[in-house]
Formats: sequence, C-alpha cells, structure tokens
Amino acid sequence: MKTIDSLGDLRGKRVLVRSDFNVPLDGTTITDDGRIRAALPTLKRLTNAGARVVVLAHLGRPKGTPDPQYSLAPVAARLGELLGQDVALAEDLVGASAKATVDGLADGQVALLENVRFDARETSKVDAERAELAGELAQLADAFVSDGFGVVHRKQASVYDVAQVLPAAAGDLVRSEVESLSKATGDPERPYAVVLGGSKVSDKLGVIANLLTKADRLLIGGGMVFTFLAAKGLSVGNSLLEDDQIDAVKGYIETAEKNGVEIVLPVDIVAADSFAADAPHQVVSADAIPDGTMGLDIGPESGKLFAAKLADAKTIAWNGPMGVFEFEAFAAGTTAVAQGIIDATSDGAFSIVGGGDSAAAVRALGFDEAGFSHISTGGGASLELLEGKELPGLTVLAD
Ligand SMILES: Nc1ncnc2c1ncn2[C@@H]1O[C@H](COP(=O)(O)OP(=O)(O)O)[C@@H](O)[C@H]1O
Ligand SMILES: O=C(OP(=O)(O)O)[C@H](O)COP(=O)(O)O
Repeated sequence: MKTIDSLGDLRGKRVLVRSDFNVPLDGTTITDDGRIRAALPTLKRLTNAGARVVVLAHLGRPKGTPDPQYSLAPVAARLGELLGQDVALAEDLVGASAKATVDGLADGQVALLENVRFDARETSKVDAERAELAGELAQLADAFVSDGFGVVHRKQASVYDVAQVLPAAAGDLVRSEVESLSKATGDPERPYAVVLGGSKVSDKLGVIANLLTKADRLLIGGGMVFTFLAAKGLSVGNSLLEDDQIDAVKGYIETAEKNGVEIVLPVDIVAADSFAADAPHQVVSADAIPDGTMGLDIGPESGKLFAAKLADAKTIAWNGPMGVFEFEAFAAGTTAVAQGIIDATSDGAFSIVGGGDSAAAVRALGFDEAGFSHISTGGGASLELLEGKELPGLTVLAD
C-alpha cells in the first residue's frame, strides 16, 4: 500500500483524511471514544508535518440528507480535546461552509467536515454519482489519506472514489490493522473459532458463506441468532429477524454440515417484554421464546457453552456483542464470551476482537484490552479481510 511518505513534503498542503468516527452515542454524549483515539497517530503525524488537515467521517446511517441527530459536532469537540487544538466543524460537506473552513486552516490545523452520509452520493450504487462527489471533495485538497479502517470494505465516495482522483496513501491505522489481521488470514492455527453477533445481521450474514470454508466452529449470538432459529422452524417472538435471509441461512446450515464446520447456537435466551434497560425479562429455552417477547441476550447456559467451545481454540475472531450489552440486564452473554476469549488467549490462542461496539463492550464491561491479541476498530472490515475478500478501500491504495 502507498504510504504517507509517498505523498512527499506536506507542509502547507491540504490533506483530506477519511477516518472512522462512527462512535457510540447516548444523545450527544460519546460513550466510547476508542475510534477517535485510534485516529490520532495519523492526524498528529500530518499536523507535525505542517499539513492543513481536513477530516471526513460518517456517523450512523442517515438517509443521504442532513439529520441533526447524526451531526459530527460531539466528535469535533472530543477530537479537539484529544489533539489539544480547536477542531472547526464545517456545516456541510462540499458547500460554502466546507470551502470557507478549509480556506481558514493554517499549517498544522485540523478541521472536520459534516457527516459524509448527509450526501446521498456518498453511498450511491451509481459509479458516476460517487465519482461526482469525489471530484467535489478533491477540490478541497491536494492529497488523500485513507485511515478509516472500519470503512475500507465500503465502496463509497469518501473511501474508494476519492482515492482515484487525488494522490492517495494509507494512514498508520489502516496499515497497522492490515498487518495485525494478516496473522489470521493466511493459515490460521486450528481449531479456528469465529463468534458472530451484533445487530448488522444482513451485512454480516454475508461473510458466513466464506467462513464456512475457513473456520472450524461458528458461534452465533446477538441479533444474528434469530434468523438461525427461524431457519430451524422455531418461533422468535419480536426478536430481530431478517425474514429474507432465512433461506440463505438454511443453505449455510447445510454447507456447514457438509464441510464439517460446527455451528454453535445458543440453547437459552434472555427474552424481554420490550427493548428497554428495565424491561421485565426471563431466561427461556431457545426453542420456546414466548410470543410478544424479544431476545436481548444469550442465556447463562449458552454463555457456558460458548466459553467451552472457545477453550481449546487456537485462533479466535469475534465480531458483534452477544446481547444488548449497553443495558446491564442483557450484558452477561457478552461478558461470558469476552472472558472465554481472554482465557483461551492466555492459553496461547491468537484472538481478534473487531467492531466499534464489540471493542466498546470490552472496555465498558471492564476487561483489560491486553487480554486479547488484537482489538480492531473495524467489525465488518475485519471480517471481510479474514474471509479473504478484496476490500475496495484497500485495493485502491495499492502501490
Ligand atoms: N439480541 C439483540 N437484539 C438487538 N440488538 C442486539 C442484540 N444483540 C446485540 N445487539 C446490538 O448490536 C449492536 C452492535 O452490533 P454491530 O454494529 O453489528 O457490532 P460491531 O459494531 O461490534 O461491529 C449493539 O449496539 C447491541 O446492542
Ligand atoms: O461501525 C462500523 O462498522 P462495524 O459495526 O462493522 O464495526 C463502520 O463505521 C462502518 O459503518 P457501516 O456499517 O454503517 O458502513
């Protein structure tokens, strides 16, 4: 991959940096700033080199139009604190405010443009629309640094297209993530266990097909579970369910049997009356989720089962919390899996935790990050890399 050094002397140059600042928020309070901290080495390196740094980022999944609840204002404030300098936030992405903000930068200063996903062209499937936005972004800068590892699996204007119209390079975070994850991409030591959970179900079900040719065990938790249970003909109440993926999941279950890959599903579920921290809840058998309830965590027997299935693993990849860990009542499954992975790691396994929320969960639940071999800032991105896919945001940076 092209390096920042290849961009030459950056003093006085405007450098556009794509970061992943998709941090968890409670209202406007950032509950975990890990992704902002992870961006600092590249940003400091650029400011120390005298560049005028213009940062691009997304927050959440707004619908291609400005939406105040997804404003990057809290991120600009936190980034400013961490960098020890004010970070101006432009009110738009490529409009008058963005231009004025960039023009106002002195050497070594940093500004942030408003959420890239407020512009529908960012995530457009039409190449020409993304290219048009990339062209407008390119007018704001002299060079581009891709450092949002969590989005390198996205073929989006600020990740992929802009790298084709400006001199481009990989930032330090992207380089170090790729290096750390490469230890599990080639020939992982076996048994190789992959734990999948979280709520981006349709996104992440897609990786399973390839993992069925690589992993020995797939442990399924979080919001993923219910599409598997439904594929087995069980009822899941009001739990998160991707109806249109049920047939695909039936196919995965068949392929797993053929390939000798063990799919481990929870045997019990914490079923709640509603999605709330104080919702009444009960532990039920996974085949008896009552109508009108929703599964918000794997149950205690499942936590023990998952830990046992991790105990002898030599390579472990985990993405996606086992339950709604943000609510104390539904955090036990995630705690059990995190502890299981830490124990396996201390017995010699190589372990990777990936994803904004999974990494946040590890910290929020009080685990020592040093207990894992690598904590990645990217969930979907790390899974797709481990799956062996070519990621558009990386291929476009090829030397
Ligand atoms: N059973 C469930 N039902 C609904 N949401 C869930 C469930 N289990 C986990 N989640 C949610 O999944 C979210 C994280 O999912 P995801 O974005 O896929 O993970 P990551 O950011 O680590 O890649 C968390 O906010 C968590 O509350
Ligand atoms: O949070 C992210 O990914 P992750 O949940 O897979 O870790 C990234 O910011 C990518 O966001 P996206 O999945 O909305 O493209």
